[in-house]
Amino acid sequence: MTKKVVYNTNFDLYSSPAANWRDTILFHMAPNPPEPEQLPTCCREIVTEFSKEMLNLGDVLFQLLSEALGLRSNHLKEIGCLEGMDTAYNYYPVCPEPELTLGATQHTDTGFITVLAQDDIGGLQVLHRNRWVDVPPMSQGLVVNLGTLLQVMSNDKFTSVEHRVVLKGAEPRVSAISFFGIGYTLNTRLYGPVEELLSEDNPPKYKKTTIKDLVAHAYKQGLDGTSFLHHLKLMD
Ligand SMILES: O=C(O)CCC(=O)C(=O)O
Ligand SMILES: [Fe+2]
Repeated sequence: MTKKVVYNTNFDLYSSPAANWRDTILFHMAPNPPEPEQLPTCCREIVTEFSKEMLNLGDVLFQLLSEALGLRSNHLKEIGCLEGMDTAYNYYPVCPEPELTLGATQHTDTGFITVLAQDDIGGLQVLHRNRWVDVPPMSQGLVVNLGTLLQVMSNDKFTSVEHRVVLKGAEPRVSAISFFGIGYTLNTRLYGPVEELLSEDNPPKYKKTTIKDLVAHAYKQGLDGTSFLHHLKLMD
């Protein structure tokens, strides 16, 4: 049985070319949340509450994203985008030589979307027109990243964002994240460009994949700075 609570310093330690300077505790919260006693007592309540709120927010976000694609507002929910959710809590310790490493190396997130809350230390950056741009911390503000799988489903109407975390030096940093999509590897649906969006002028650019295959590929590849979109790309 898959563990519901996972602790690691680098999920991709043996596959990625460089290690990330962070620790992560991750909880598979949907569709089958852990029993309360499986959660560490120190964070049991907050993890449960955060997950509930994130699922509510995810519901709204998937409606908005469906509409943005020109689909019925329930479309993404009906095909299971809200079914699987993991929450992860990252801790980036102070690094004695921050210029020699990164908190998280360049990557795009694998699943449908990621909702991220960062503390006021900063360090999250997105790649915009080939330049790294700071995503400044905003009190009560959340960052929503579009994941690789949603880019595939949108047939490139949406672009999943390349991002990384740089270490600012003097203080540790924390972030709390909800990943929609990737944890639910028992989901046997095939995801590819949404049929309703395709036409003669807009043929599918990607092949279909299950979440399980996508996640297996993402783990094998690790955060090596390249997108694994090419893995799903159909030849022109
Ligand atoms: O900690 C952050 O702000 C971002 C971490 C991240 O991008 C990830 O875990 O996928
Ligand atoms: Fe990420």
